Amino acid sequence: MSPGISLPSPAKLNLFLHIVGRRPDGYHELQTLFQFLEYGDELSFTLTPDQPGVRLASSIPNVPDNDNLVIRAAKALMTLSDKGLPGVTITIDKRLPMGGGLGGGSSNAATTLLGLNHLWNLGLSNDELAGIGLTLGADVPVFVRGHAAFGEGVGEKLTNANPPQDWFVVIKPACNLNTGKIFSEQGLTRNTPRIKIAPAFEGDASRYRNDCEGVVRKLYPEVNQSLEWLSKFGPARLTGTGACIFGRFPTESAARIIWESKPSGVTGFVAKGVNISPLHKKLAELK
Ligand SMILES: C[C@@](CO)(OP(=O)(O)O)[C@H](O)COP(=O)(O)OP(=O)(O)OC[C@H]1O[C@@H](n2ccc(N)nc2=O)[C@H](O)[C@@H]1O
Ligand SMILES: Nc1ncnc2c1ncn2[C@@H]1O[C@H](COP(=O)(O)OP(=O)(O)O)[C@@H](O)[C@H]1O
Repeated sequence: MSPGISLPSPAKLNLFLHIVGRRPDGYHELQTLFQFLEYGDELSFTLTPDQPGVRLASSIPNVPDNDNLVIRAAKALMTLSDKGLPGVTITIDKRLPMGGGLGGGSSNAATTLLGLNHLWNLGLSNDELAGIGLTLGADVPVFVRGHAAFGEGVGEKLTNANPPQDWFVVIKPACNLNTGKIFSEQGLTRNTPRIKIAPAFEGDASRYRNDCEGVVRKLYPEVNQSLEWLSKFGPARLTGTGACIFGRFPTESAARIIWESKPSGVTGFVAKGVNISPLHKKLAELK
């Protein structure tokens, strides 16, 4: 039996997302609060000393293996090392909807960076891995660092945060959104005043909003309908550029009661928000 490990690849929520400006290259400058969910994909890594290179046990729908962030992350690590590294087969058990604003692809990339750093004994620091991660996507560094955080810049300047670890009902409206399209919409709010960091949001993320919500609600009636339904029970909001939305509840039972009352055909899940990533909890157990 070849050595291997199985690691969680959790979802993130943007508890709020403000667009505060634009960089000369057109990218939007954000202020956002990231928290992890105790819910996500699972990646398994099996070393294959007799078979060099990195590969997926099976492809994921509509993503060519060479574009898969798992393969891109593994190859980025491999090219950094001058040691003859053993090959690896990676299995992705996908539970997170893709392109839903839950950061599944970015999280998969981060789990791969940390998992292979461990298995291949590369000894890279989380700072170094976050730097590699940023070349793969703006959301990768927060997953690499593994602590809930206030994100600035395009989301890569991170300050640890400790928002309340509430329970969430997450709903995936039946539509697919493209991040690039939302950021190119004319009607997008791009000038939210910058907030003064740390204490401003402690304990009260509900004072803030998601600046993409207005355009997304207009373009996607499914998101609008879901938000109308969920907000009957408390504050509900879009995560990232959507399409997923979430409502927060103080207890699991409160969240489950609402989840059970959802209209037929609605998909999603209930999960706890956590400030330390389940990935980092698992890696700490392995050490
Ligand atoms: C908005 C956020 C918030 O967490 O999450 P998601 O909704 O994707 O989960 C992220 O910042 C998403 O960052 P990232 O995952 O790197 O974005 P990409 O899909 O690569 O971006 C697609 C396109 O959107 C535009 N874009 C993206 C990010 C940004 N801060 N400003 C932009 O203008 C760019 O034109 C870019 O080419
Ligand atoms: N391992 C992966 N898991 C999910 N998506 C991936 C992966 N690798 C590449 N992608 C691409 O990244 C896109 C964004 O995926 P994801 O991170 O799940 O969504 P979002 O950024 O909206 O939260 C997907 O639509 C897909 O084309």
